[in-house]
Amino acid sequence: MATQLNPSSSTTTLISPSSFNQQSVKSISTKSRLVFKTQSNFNQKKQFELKSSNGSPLNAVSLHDGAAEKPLAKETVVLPEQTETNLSVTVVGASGDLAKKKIFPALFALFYEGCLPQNFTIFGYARTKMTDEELREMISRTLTCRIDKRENCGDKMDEFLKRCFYHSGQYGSEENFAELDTKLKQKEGGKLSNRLFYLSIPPDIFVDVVRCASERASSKTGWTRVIVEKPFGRDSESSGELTRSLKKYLAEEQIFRIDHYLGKELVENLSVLRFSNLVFEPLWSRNYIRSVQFIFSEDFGTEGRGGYFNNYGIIRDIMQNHLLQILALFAMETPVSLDAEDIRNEKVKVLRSMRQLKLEDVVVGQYKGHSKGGKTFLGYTEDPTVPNDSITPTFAAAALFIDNARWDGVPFLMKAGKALNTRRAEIRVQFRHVPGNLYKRNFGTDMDKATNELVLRVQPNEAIFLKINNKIPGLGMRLDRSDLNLLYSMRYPKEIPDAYERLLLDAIEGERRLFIRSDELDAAWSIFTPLLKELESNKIAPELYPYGSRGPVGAHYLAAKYNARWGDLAGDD
Ligand SMILES: NC(=O)C1=CN([C@@H]2O[C@H](COP(=O)(O)OP(=O)(O)OC[C@H]3O[C@@H](n4cnc5c(N)ncnc54)[C@H](OP(=O)(O)O)[C@@H]3O)[C@@H](O)[C@H]2O)C=CC1
Ligand SMILES: O=C1O[C@H](COP(=O)(O)O)[C@@H](O)[C@H](O)[C@H]1O
Repeated sequence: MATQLNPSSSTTTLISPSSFNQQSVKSISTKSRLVFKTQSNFNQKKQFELKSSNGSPLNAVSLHDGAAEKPLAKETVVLPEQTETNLSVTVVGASGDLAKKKIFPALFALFYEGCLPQNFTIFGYARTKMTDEELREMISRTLTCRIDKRENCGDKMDEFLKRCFYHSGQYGSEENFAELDTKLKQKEGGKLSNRLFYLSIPPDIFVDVVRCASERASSKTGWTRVIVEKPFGRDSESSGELTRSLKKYLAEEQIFRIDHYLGKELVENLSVLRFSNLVFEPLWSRNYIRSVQFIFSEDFGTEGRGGYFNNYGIIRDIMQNHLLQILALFAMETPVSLDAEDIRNEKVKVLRSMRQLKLEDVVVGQYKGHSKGGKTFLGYTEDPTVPNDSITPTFAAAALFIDNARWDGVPFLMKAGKALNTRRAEIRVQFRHVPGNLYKRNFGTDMDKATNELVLRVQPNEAIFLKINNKIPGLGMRLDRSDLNLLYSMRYPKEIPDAYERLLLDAIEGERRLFIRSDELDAAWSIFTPLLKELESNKIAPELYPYGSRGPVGAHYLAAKYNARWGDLAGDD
């Protein structure tokens, strides 16, 4: 905690370092002095180990007007100095799929690693009637210990479960949130309270929950933050509307828009690779890079999530957020520092330099039923949760362009699909041909075979590899193509934390670097919205592809149009 002393009055205001926003910066430079105190109860060493390192104080300034205009949010409250704090995490939608699969297990992993403060309480909130015991029983089924850390696992689980409680309520009921507030206060036992709400619910009830939580269950003494799950709207208008509605109750600095791909280890490593190795950054431009590819594929269909998916489709589900966020990190200029605002400022700039996506640069597909090895896989429209005349794309490929000096003319190809032949997510950087290549004749006519390619495999089997050309040992001169390979499982046998662990920890610490700012979101939607409207108003029929295949052939023509080939289909991985 930091104590901000205001010389013009005798007021003492407590500010957590994490809520140290632009307003705080201004007030320090003009009239205040700032003294930091270490946060009590945190195991700093452990935090540092797990957390994506930043290390520098949160003093960058957002270039985004909205963040600066807000009054200093509810995070900053006048109160007598207190040393003991309590963290309360309320998972709203606790009975749901994401809560069970990801959020509770991630909270347990943080507890196991010693990354949660000494005093913490976890609440589940949903309409389903459940007792505390029933919630614990439900959570305990999904908790696991890391493979490399099984000792005391049972004891740790029991200890964790004792801190978990449940409150059943309606999402739009202020009264029910006031009841939650009473329970939270009981558990906080008069300590300074920091409250984190995780909205793991369908998006149409986000605003109701934020209204009730902020009016009736926000902290009166510490900070209140809200993690919002995607989707953040369906297009520019609905996203803008959602942001405006959320901002009636929360300041931008209290909103943590999660994109779990930003918490993935290899995505975190992208900036390290670029900015801490001399060899890559000089090549990172149109001068050396011929195309960049962002590929996401899943080997299963919508299976039960059709109700949500059919209203969004693959472009909104994966491209506009996960792949575009990775693209922005890949293509941004060097930020001034690793501070959240510096990084997000650079991401916004690159997103705003991008051309709006055009229909002729997009291919959409939808999987159809397929039988293989005596097993039948249902097509998308045969899923009982999907209307049988649906034309929602389950696959899309797109060519995007960044109109700035660094990337002029370089195609950024994206491909995302469900029910394909494999599950993978990767970034592929294809370099240009070597000019006047002395070994041209050894490669034959296909010079593409000789180009270098850098691959960051986000999942599964995290790896970074660089394809190079080398001589095959022997008396002759025969060339080969090999991989310089950093395979994480070989180099780092330790289990990699789940993306949700990193993101939850960051939200608790007030680190916003991996969360999406509202102006980033606006810029992202403006690239995709015209295309989405055109696809929908013209009812463009998707190209059908068999379940378990490599997707529509149209994707190959799209890449060929820009003189590229999909690296994942080259067969040499
Ligand atoms: N599941 C996943 O893998 C991912 C999910 N997300 C996002 O996370 C959020 C939660 O996802 P998920 O857990 O799958 O969602 P669920 O459909 O499981 O919903 C979560 C909870 O919300 C309540 N709920 C569901 N539908 C309604 C409704 N129509 N009106 C009011 N309450 C409802 C239910 O609780 P109760 O009835 O007890 O109140 C349910 O248990 C969503 O925004 C989703 O888009 C993002 C990435 C991945
Ligand atoms: O956000 C989403 O992501 C999942 C894929 O996440 P991963 O971490 O398992 O790769 C995807 O299945 C889902 O459709 C989408 O909403």
